[in-house]
Amino acid sequence: MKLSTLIDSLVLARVTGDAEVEITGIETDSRKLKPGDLFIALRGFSVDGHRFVSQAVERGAAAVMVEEDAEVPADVPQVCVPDTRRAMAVVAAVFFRHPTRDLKLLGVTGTNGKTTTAHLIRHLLQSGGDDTGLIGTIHMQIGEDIYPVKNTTPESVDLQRSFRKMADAGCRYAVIEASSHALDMGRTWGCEFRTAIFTNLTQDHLDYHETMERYRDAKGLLFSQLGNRYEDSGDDGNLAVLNADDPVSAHYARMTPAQVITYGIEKKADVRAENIRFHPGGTCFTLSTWMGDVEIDMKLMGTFSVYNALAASTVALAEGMTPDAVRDALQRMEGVDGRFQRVDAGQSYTVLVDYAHTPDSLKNVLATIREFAEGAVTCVVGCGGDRDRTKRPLMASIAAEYSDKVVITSDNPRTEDPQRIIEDMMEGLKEVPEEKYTAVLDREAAIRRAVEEAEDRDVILIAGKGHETYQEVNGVRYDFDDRETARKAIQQRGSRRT
Ligand SMILES: CC(=O)N[C@H]1[C@@H](OP(=O)(O)OP(=O)(O)OC[C@H]2O[C@@H](n3ccc(=O)[nH]c3=O)[C@H](O)[C@@H]2O)O[C@H](CO)[C@@H](O)[C@@H]1O[C@H](C)C(=O)N[C@@H](C)C(=O)N[C@H](CCC(=O)O)C(=O)O
Ligand SMILES: Nc1ncnc2c1ncn2[C@@H]1O[C@H](COP(=O)(O)OP(=O)(O)OP(=O)(O)O)[C@@H](O)[C@H]1O
Ligand SMILES: N[C@H](CCC[C@H](N)C(=O)O)C(=O)O
Ligand SMILES: [Mg+2]
Repeated sequence: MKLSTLIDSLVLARVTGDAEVEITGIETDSRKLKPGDLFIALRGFSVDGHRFVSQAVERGAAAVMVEEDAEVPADVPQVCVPDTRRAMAVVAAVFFRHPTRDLKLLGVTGTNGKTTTAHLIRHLLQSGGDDTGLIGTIHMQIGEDIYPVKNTTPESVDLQRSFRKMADAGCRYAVIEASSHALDMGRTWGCEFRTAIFTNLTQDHLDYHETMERYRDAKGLLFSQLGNRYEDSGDDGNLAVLNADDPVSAHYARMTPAQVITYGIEKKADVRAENIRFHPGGTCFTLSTWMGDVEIDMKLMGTFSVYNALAASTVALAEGMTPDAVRDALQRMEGVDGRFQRVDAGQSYTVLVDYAHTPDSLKNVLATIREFAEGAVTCVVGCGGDRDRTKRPLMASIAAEYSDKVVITSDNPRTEDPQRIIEDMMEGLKEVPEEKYTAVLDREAAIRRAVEEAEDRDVILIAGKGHETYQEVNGVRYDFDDRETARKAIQQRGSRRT
């Protein structure tokens, strides 16, 4: 595509050099640049991409896009724009031929439950016969093909590239997680969402957003960015799917130009779960919808899972699935990698790995475990480095409140001193009797400790890492998998005692 076509709609773009040059790709990382690419310089959190313009040119950039004039050879065209991030979202959408107009794009936001809800939505829509691409924390998926992701919500260029691939592969839908970081940084600019889904808002990421209001408003961008099309306009209708039981939903309802549809358990809502009953193998409830009621018996556990199931069901119903079809698909859902995942090596106690890494998710998961635990509950938990410090004592205190024993440990210390993170967590245990908790810095040793001390019918929750297969220390990701580590510990304990 010609550079002039790419930047046609950028009113303030100032071009130096030949705007008719052919652009064969878009790249923001000079290290990955291929000859023919347009290099876009982004001001990052650690470095300014403008520093790498000359490296990009050396590697064969066909043109560069910058916020301030850079020194480039006369034969390399330069486009100067006020904001390269905004411009990038526009050129990415143009370059990939507006793929979100060829797909129905669904975005899920909220503090907890985005991944689970996105996977549930995909599962329901696929069951209804519609191919659905997915991008989120665990991976990107198109058909049966799985691709790794660096961020839960990638940069706009990567998003548009992926959406084009999905559209070309015949996907009718794409469902993505929209993280608050991504919304705040404009990674989703240029994406035309059909539906936005809200799970809930509780504390997380205050290192980045600083206040809960700013965090709330970052998530709100997904709803304000929705279109205001309605089905009766002969076009695809826009929909905001909101959690009636979360007070923040009223705020989002005011912010969105789209039609609002609600789900919930406690308050009045368009889609509700009634008569919820838990059993050791899952959860039963009546799914009450505007198209009638159906009885559900799903394998997912806990009230929080009912919320995720409601959010996903609401989307599927709005897309035309019948309540019966939603029921059949929900009942077949096995669960999501690393979420409430059992590690079973034939032991007489239960070991669960879960991705709870916020105060609210930890509370929900432990409360769910309490519903069925016959013996004592042990929680192995740590908090991430270079992330919200204020959640550390809260998570420790919740772990102590809802468990019988707590093993505080490390979870991706990143560039922080892991001992200091543990000390921050310990602040939340000042009122807790000392015999109830212990700190074991090394995560493998912490898991081993919990396994060694378990008695018949006890439950061990290993929280925070879920599907992750690494422990990140000082920029290096070492292989580490809670599930494998727990399995090994269970087997070692078993072999010592036989
Ligand atoms: C704080 C943050 O979001 N950082 C993101 C950001 O990195 P950065 O700003 O530090 O980038 P940088 O290193 O300063 O580089 C600036 C620019 O120079 C370029 N560069 C850099 C070096 C070089 O040699 N050549 C070059 O061209 C880079 O490609 C980049 O375009 O841009 C990168 C590329 O897109 C992201 O991968 C990175 O996410 C990091 C890994 C991250 O951890 N982000 C977290 C906070 C995050 O976004 N999390 C949310 C999920 C949260 C949740 O759901 O709970 C997410 O959506 O993933
Ligand atoms: N609706 C919910 N409400 C509260 N907690 C939840 C909910 N759904 C899941 N959880 C808990 O939160 C953890 C993370 O769930 P999930 O991965 O679906 O959330 P997420 O929003 O995608 O997280 P992230 O922001 O890290 O991507 C789960 O392992 C579970 O402990
Ligand atoms: N998306 C979350 C994941 C946290 C997972 C936990 N294991 C940690 O490292 O804190 C974040 O980047 O804050
Ligand atoms: Mg996620």
